[in-house]
Amino acid sequence: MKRIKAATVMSQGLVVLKTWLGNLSAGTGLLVLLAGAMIWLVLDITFQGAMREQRTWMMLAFGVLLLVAAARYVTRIERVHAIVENYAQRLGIPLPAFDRCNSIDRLQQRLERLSEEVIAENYALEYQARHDNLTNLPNRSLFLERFESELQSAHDSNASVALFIMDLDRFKEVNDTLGHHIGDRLLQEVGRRLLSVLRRTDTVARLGGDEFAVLLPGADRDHAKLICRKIATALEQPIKVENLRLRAGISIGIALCPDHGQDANLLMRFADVAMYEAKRKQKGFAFYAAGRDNKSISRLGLSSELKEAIEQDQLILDYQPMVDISSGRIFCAEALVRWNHPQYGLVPPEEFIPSAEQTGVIRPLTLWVIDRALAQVSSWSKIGIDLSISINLSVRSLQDRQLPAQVQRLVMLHNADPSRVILEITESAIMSDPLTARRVMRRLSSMGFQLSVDDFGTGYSSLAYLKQLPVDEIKIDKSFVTQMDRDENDAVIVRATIDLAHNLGLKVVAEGVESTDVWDLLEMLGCDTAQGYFIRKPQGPRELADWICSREWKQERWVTPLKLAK
Ligand SMILES: Nc1nc2c(ncn2[C@@H]2O[C@H](COP(=O)(O)O[C@H]3[C@@H](O)[C@H](n4cnc5c(=O)[nH]c(N)nc54)O[C@@H]3COP(=O)(O)O)[C@@H](O)[C@H]2O)c(=O)[nH]1
Repeated sequence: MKRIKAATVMSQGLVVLKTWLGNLSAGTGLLVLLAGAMIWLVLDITFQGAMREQRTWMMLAFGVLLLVAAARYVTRIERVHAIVENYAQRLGIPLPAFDRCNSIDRLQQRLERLSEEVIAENYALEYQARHDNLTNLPNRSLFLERFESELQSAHDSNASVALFIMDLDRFKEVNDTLGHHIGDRLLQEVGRRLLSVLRRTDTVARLGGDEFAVLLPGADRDHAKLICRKIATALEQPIKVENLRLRAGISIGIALCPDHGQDANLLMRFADVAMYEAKRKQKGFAFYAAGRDNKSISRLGLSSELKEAIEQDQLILDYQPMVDISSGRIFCAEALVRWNHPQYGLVPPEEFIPSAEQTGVIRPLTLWVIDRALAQVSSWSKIGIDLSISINLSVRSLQDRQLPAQVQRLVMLHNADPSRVILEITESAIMSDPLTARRVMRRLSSMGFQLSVDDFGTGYSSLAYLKQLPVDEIKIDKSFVTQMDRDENDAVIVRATIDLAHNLGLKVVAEGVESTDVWDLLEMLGCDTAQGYFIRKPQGPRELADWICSREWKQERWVTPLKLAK
């Protein structure tokens, strides 16, 4: 009787075991059975033939052991399936359906698919972050990486490297008169032609806007000249875009390693200086010459001092008011940094911001500006002046993923309202690395900051693209605004930009308002905000406060001819 009972239990156990084993692939099932047989044999030897003598409790213990092991094994596999499924779902990756009878093979297939998709996605993201999406050429960060590595190899092997910084001649005119889509096609074709004259070991990159760079490992002065001629020949043929035949003139600045230096940032700067020389003299190309570069040399000297300057409080902020056009109310001030240099006097931002960006000092500089500007808003508020504040963020800031948290900390420190802080980001900064810019902008926006696209019209983005970003307003570049009362093209551009921006729900700021006529035009076109010398030049915080309190703006300026006519 006992034996029958035991046999029944055993057979039931085996049925369960079979079901579990059926869930495993044939190979794994065989492995489990083999392992079971081994254990059975070991037990039999240990207990001197007890297993063969069919002692029921031994058989039962063995069966239960085997069942528990198989069950735990299958449960674990299913758990891994669930984790993989969950992960894939979050990434939006479709997986082959779960198959209970083939769970191990299916798990392997699913993991393979998942890792292929993740690798592909990572590759695409990395590619996007390191390439220019218009021309598909390497972008500034990839170019700098390659440049630094080439400089290292050149240093180790005593070889030379040539660097070109190039800028298209009169590209802005093409963009402004024929439209950005024509400008884009022109840039794409220039990129293709540059590639066609270079070796596989050379690199051509688009640094932003109409600026390209070329890296020629092993090239000396003569080889660099040869490539300049090849580039000129390649661009001689007109570029056909739609029905147009366009000529793309290019100015090339050249810096050589080791002749001019061995530091990547220095050489970039030198090539830039040489490029301006080539453009100024309409020479096509120019090598860097230290003698011609007194001003930039002093700047280079300055850039190494900048970090100390921040620590020693040599930087100051000026503030320029921004006015709501429909009410005439001064509601905001833009913080603009200057360097009060002990030797050179007041140095304008354009003299040190670019090198601060290149050397990374822009990071502490930006945080310093935000800190001081927020402190100033709080001081003004204590004397009854209630202003929002507008602060410039640089290209580098937009690539700095720690920035949102650092800005948040400063906002809390000064008890500021983020919705009254406008962060200005230039159009070209957004377009130089759209992916990272988008991430940082989304975080800043979700923290409640207002985001404004600065210098709008000078980059190559479209309003439709910008609308996909959490942008609140655009700031039309002063080059379109200042003369819009005299230049019909400018007026057309400003009008179209205001209309389009409003249709997309964006506010519009016009900077560079220098006259009553421009103010009137802007008011007529329904522009929201004005900033410019007509209202007030940038000035120190105390002067601005005195001016606001004197109500001079309301009394003297606000009564414009248009208002009187109403
Ligand atoms: N990343 C940071 N960039 C900064 C910071 N502070 C300034 N800047 C950038 O430097 C550029 C030059 O600034 P600045 O010399 O201060 O010139 C500003 C105004 O003075 C000038 N402006 C204003 N109104 C007029 C006008 O009617 N006519 C005229 N010719 N110029 C005028 O424009 C500059 C402000 O420009 P914007 O920022 O585009 O509003 C400038 O690009 C600054 O962005 C900083 O802290 N960080």
